[in-house]
This record gives sequence, C-alpha cells and structure tokens, in this order.
Amino acid sequence: MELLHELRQKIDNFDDQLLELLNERMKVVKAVGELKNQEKSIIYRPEREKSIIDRLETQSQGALNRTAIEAIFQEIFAVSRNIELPEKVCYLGPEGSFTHQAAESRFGGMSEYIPLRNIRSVFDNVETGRVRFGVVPIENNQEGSVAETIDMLCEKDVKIVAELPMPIQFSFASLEDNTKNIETIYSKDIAFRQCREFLQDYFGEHVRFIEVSSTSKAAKLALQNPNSAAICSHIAAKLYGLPILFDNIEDSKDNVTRFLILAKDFVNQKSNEDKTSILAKLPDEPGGLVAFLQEFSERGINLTKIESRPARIKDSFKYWFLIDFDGHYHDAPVREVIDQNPGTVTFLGSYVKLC
Ligand SMILES: C=C(O[C@@H]1C=C(C(=O)O)C=C[C@H]1O)C(=O)O
Repeated sequence: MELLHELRQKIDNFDDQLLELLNERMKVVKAVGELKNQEKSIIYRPEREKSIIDRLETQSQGALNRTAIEAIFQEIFAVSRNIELPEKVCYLGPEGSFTHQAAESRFGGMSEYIPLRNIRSVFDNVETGRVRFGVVPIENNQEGSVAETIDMLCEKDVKIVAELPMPIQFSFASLEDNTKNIETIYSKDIAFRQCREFLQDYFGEHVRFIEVSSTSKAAKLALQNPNSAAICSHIAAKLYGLPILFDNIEDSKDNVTRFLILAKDFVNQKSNEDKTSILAKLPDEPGGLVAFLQEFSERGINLTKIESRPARIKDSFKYWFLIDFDGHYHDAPVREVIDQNPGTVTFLGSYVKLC
C-alpha cells in the first residue's frame, strides 16, 4: 500500500506539471487567436495540427505511439480552438450516432454540437453560415458511397476542410451485468448484420432482436426496458449512461467509414501530404472523360477516387464526376488542371490526406 501511495504521489506531481504547462500553452494559443482575429484568418488549421502530431511521433520515446499521441493532442487542439473562438459544429444526427462520434474526435468535448435530421440540413446550415462546421459520412468501405453526400457536394456551395476515417466499432451495452438475463436486443439493421458472429456466440433462440432507426435510439430503449440490451456506438452508450458489457463486437475489424468536415469558404494551407477533391461536369461526347483524365496522367497526378452521380437535370442523362487525387491546389500541376477547366471543374477543397 505504501508503494501505491508513492506511485500515486508521482502521478499527482506529473499532473500538476502538465496542468501548468497546458495553462501556459493556452496563453500562447489565445495570442495566436488574437493575431488571427486581426488578420481575419482561419482558426482551424488541420495541416498545422498534423505537423505537430508528426513531430511528436518522431520524438516520442516512451509508451505513447501515434494513436495515443493523437488521442491526447486532438483533445488539446479542440480545447485550444475553443479558447481562440468557440465554434458550432453540426452533424448528421441523432445524438450518439457514429457521425457524432467522428465530430467529437476532432472538435472535442467542449464544442457546441447540433444534431441534424439529414445530410441536406447539414449542408444547408454550413452553406448559409448559420453553423461554422458540418460533419457527414461520405463512404463506408463495406457498404459503399453515401449518395446523398455526393449529391449535396454537387448542389451546395461548401468546401471540404478535412477527411476523417473512423473504424466503425460496436459496443454491447445493457443495465444487466449477466448476458443470461437479456431477452431483447435493440439495434439498427446494419449493426445486427455486422455483429452476427458475436450474437451467434452469445445468444440463443430465446432472444428477440428488435430493429430500430438508429443505434442511439437502441441505447435509449435498452435503458428504459428491463432485461434488454443495445448494440450501439461507444458515444451513444456514454450519452445514455448505459454500461458497456463488451466493446468491439463487430465481425469485421476492417469496417471503416470516411467522414468529411465541411465549411464555407475554407482554404487549407499545404501539409506534406495532401489530397484534393473536385467535381467535373464533362461534355456529353465520346472520349470526354478519357480526355479529362489524360490531363492528370500527363502531369503525373495520382487519382485516388472517381465516382459518378447523375446530374439530375430534366430530360438529360448527364453525370457529375467526383474525383479525388493526390496534391494540393497550391501545387502548380493541380492548379493548372483546375484553372484551365473553368465551367467544367468545381474545386471542393485541398486537405490533409488521411486515407
Ligand atoms: C493555435 C493554433 O490554432 C489551432 C490550434 C492548434 C494548436 O492547439 O496547436 C493548431 C492549429 C489550429 O487548428 C495555430 O494555428 O497555431
């Protein structure tokens, strides 16, 4: 017991030092915020945050790897940004959704969050400037693209600030501490599908599976109904104070959703690894797409994604192409492709490449 006391005393001393240093850091952050305010420049600088993480990773000699450094420092950055200027973040709801979890991973516990009922509302709120940032899913590597997000990128005047890949991990949460007492499990159809092996291993035929519209609704129901449980996101369980019995119950460990952070009129500076997204509305003629793609190949630009969506113009079968490629708007070859094709190309943003 004496040893435990000594060790905890050491931890307390480190915490005191950390707090002092963090307070000193926040004083400097505040000064940066005032400078940005005078220059009317942007608060959120994902490329600067990435370079800090890169530098700390190379310096770290102890137990902290990149993931741990990121987890700690993303929260510090989010608190810093709130000290510079508190900003609102809207996301595809409901509260406790995976998009909420993605938003919190970048904007931290101190930001003001607004859950919205659909993807169009997120774009509307960002486009009108009512809310500074919006978070929406764009694709899942098991289920494919989110068509509504691509359609809204075509329709609305917003920019991509950052991409955010997040593993989709399900939690099994219940007020019951013994799985034998569970008679009903609530969740969304897709979550039941993705946790099949866990359910087969732990539950027999006597259990009822009830599909609801969201995993956060499932968590709420599990809280209200005895002998029940929910398969939900970590954040939903936390939100409703529902104890987690098992974490990471999904069958596939490779289930990743890519989210986008959106803002109006946003220009990121270059980092050492960027990606650019554009929309191209190409002439409806033979070779139109090939000729356009040729421009990338001639300049040695590596394409990472190309996806077509109907332009939805009456009596026409024209298509928009969403194209992602390596590089930043401030790289000469990228700028050439974009600027030499006015009318055809809409620039959506250059941002730190994370996947
Ligand atoms: C302090 C700044 O503003 C924000 C906060 C950062 C931080 O806490 O280090 C880094 C980049 C910005 O998103 C800055 O631009 O340096």
